[in-house]
Amino acid sequence: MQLECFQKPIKGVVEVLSPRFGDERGSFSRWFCAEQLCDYIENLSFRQINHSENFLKGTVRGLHYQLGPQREYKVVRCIRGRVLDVVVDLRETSDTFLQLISVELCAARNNALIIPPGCAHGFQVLEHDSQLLYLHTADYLPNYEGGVHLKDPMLNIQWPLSITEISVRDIGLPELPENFKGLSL
Ligand SMILES: Cc1cn([C@H]2C[C@H](O)[C@@H](COP(=O)(O)OP(=O)(O)O[C@H]3O[C@H](C)C(=O)[C@H](O)[C@H]3O)O2)c(=O)[nH]c1=O
Repeated sequence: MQLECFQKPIKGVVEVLSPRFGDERGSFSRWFCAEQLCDYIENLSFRQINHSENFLKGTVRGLHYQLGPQREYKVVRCIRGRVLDVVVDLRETSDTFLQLISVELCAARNNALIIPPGCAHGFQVLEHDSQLLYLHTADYLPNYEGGVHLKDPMLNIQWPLSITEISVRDIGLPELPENFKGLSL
């Protein structure tokens, strides 16, 4: 039961496809395998698992990241519905600094995304009642959390739908300064 891993254009961002084995009862699939994914996640150990429930199509969450000692790998999986996941490379030394990718995560495709430290993450909900599961390699510490405004002109993220729900906090996130040099990891 091999996971299929696809390195995306931003170094360290990997799409993981889990084959689904179906029969009359339903299906079985593996969502994570340390042996297969340890090459993509340094010092592989998860500290927290989170669940994101999203009622309304068009909802946007993010873009968030954790800093310094709390920088983390995230494995993000859509376990119900469909979302457009967006990852922005904020790493100062990265060849893809300030580049972004968007990947459709959906329960039907049984795919997930590995997001490395130094990348900001956000998503837009494409179907009502979509849910995400997150695996985190660091504890959540609000004092070490950073964020980028979802409409930062420097990033020009093309959100596919008009935004229906967004938190006050996310609306208040800053745009990147013009002379932003990136995060040092
Ligand atoms: C992230 C997080 C939040 N919380 C508390 C803090 C708030 O009281 C409440 C909701 O938090 P927030 O509005 O930050 O949740 P999201 O906007 O979904 O944040 C997430 O969405 C973006 C797209 C991500 O990539 C991160 O996983 C995460 O930042 O849960 C916790 O207790 N632990 C946590 O790990």
